[in-house]
Amino acid sequence: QLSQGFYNTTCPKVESIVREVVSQKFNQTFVTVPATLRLFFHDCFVEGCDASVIIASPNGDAEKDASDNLSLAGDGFDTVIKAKKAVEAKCPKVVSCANILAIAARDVIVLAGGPSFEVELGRRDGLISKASRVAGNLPGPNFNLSQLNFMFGKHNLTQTDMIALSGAHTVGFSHCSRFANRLYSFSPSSPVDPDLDPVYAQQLKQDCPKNVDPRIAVNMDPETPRTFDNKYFKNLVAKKGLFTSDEVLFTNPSSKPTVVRFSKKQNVFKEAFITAMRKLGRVGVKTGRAGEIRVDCTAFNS
Ligand code: HEM
Ligand SMILES: [Ca+2]
Ligand SMILES: [Ca+2]
Repeated sequence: QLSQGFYNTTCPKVESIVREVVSQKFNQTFVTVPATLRLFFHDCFVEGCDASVIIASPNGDAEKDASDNLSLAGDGFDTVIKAKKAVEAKCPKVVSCANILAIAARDVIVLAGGPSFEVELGRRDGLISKASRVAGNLPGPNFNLSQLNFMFGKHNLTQTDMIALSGAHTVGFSHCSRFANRLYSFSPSSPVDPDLDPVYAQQLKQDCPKNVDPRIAVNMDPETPRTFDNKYFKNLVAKKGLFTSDEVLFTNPSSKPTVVRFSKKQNVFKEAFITAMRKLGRVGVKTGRAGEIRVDCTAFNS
């Protein structure tokens, strides 16, 4: 059972210590925002929100080494590691890395102009971090609606939660390989996905020519890539969703009304996003005596 005041007596300043480190990092690079947010999502969907994804490995078989996690940007890890160091200096061995990641994820949303909200705390850090446990637990960019609903449903997240959380794609980048099939090889009769706006498709082809350097990435929200807003949903309505898994939220009649509502009402989206983030933060959490409070976020306590 998590609670908002979990560290009120043991580390009352934890949230301001984390916020300070996150804003310093944000001032160095905007990538801090999408990197930290995505790190939180990937952590929660594998072994629960327990910082399992942050464990480093000498052998290349830790959770972060799994292929689905290789594109996690280093700035997210760096943010948590730095915040943990600052917290350890004030409250040694009290605050888990999982909680620091949850606080940092909220803080980056606020820094990008998104809504603020209270974060529930009390998670403990996990004792398992294995690459082999990732496959099948993270959604892919070519998922259809039922695949998305199934994967989020396993964690008690509703279709509305899933749609709201997809709104995180209002910031950040994607590598060309994740959507190249929609530009060049969609179907024999139509190489370009007909659910993609033709002008946007043309733009994407320019940014991602065939055989492009695999390191090239494009903004996922072509309109306001650095603002946490509901532009993502307006883009879906305009057929400018980057992934199949984004655009399907608009093309499927079951999810379309929610996308249209979020596209018209910023506040409705932001409220739904807060609700869904808090639910995401409860996924598979370890509390009480389960797990441990890691001293170094990248290694189990020995
Ligand atoms: C609904 C299913 C989802 C799918 C299929 C999906 C898939 C992806 C893919 C393929 C990328 C691009 C990775 C790359 O090429 O570097 C990406 C980026 C990103 N995703 Fe998702 N994602 C989903 C949900 C979420 C959720 C729930 C969140 C957070 C709440 C999230 C946050 C992000 C962020 C912030 C980025 C940008 C990362 C960066 O710029 O470093 N995604 N996602
Ligand atoms: Ca985890
Ligand atoms: Ca945006």
